[in-house]
Amino acid sequence: MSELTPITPPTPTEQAKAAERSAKTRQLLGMKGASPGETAVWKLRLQLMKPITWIPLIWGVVCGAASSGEYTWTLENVLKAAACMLLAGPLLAGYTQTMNEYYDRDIDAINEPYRPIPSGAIPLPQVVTQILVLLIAGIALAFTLDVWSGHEFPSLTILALFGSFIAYIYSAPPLKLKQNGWLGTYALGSSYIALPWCTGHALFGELNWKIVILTVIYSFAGLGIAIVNDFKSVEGDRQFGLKSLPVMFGVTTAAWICVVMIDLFQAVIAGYLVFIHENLYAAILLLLVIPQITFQDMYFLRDPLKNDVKYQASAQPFLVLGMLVVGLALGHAGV
Ligand SMILES: C/C(=C\COP(=O)(O)OP(=O)(O)O)CCC[C@H](C)CCC[C@H](C)CCCC(C)C
Repeated sequence: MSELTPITPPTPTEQAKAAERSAKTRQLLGMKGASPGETAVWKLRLQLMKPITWIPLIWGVVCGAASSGEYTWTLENVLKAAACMLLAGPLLAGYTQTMNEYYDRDIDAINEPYRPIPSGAIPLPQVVTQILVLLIAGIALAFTLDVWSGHEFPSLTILALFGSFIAYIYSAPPLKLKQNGWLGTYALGSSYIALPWCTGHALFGELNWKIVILTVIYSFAGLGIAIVNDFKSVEGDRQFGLKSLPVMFGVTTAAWICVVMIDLFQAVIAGYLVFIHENLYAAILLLLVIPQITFQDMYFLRDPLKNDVKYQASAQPFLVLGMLVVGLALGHAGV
């Protein structure tokens, strides 16, 4: 029998080192609670692009490829899908986030002074160059994908231009949609569900109005998810006059609006799947909603301010899995 090694608790130095490592990772991914003092330019540029936010867009492309019903595992399709993920994630989400950091630099100087722009680590002209390079590279890649797929109508280029425009009016004055609770939150939710989904679908199949309308409806569940993100900054938003839903309606009512949106619109989509006789997929989607309701009851509704992150981490995987189920169902039904 092997000898049992006693487990020794980490020393304060080890704990401090682990905390520092975690802060550095958070910093690179663009998460809150990062450590200041980064000087490597590529790391600063990556921080501006907030890699953590690329994931839902990349996932949206996967769901769209599934709903096209035409994705097959050939080398060409894998390369096309990878290029489309590069478009949605690093290039266009990167462009969106860098631009958001640029226009939020004053508010970040108070809320997150360690970010690359307010800390003065990266000069403004370099940030503007980064925004333009990402935007131009994104549009060029979308056009390349249109040509590669033999599209007569450049649907990917149009989607990329449209998304880039929405991203601009979301962050930049005079519209600054993010200041408007409903519009800003829906712009965020739909850009993270409908836009990449339609892009993935258009890459492998024929994008049609049914898919556009369904994903736009599904995006109301995304609106709910976007509201969850607003609980972390209620006080700051109130001070700066940002009309997030928790500021407009109060924490409890906003939390209820949020969970009703998330659950109701997934149920609506499940109803549509029943309507097109994809009953098994509808049942799986509804089963995936149950743990989300459980986590809403266990964490989010009890204390939205304290449990927002915990709720997202526990419930989000079920929501995103449900998106793939819907994509597969639509692809199976040939919608
Ligand atoms: C900048 C965004 C979120 C940050 O919002 P906020 O400043 O309120 O939060 P923080 O305080 O935490 O920073 C995202 C905004 C998304 C935008 C409306 C549109 C995105 C467009 C897509 C990137 C386009 C994808 C098109 C493609 C797949 C062809």
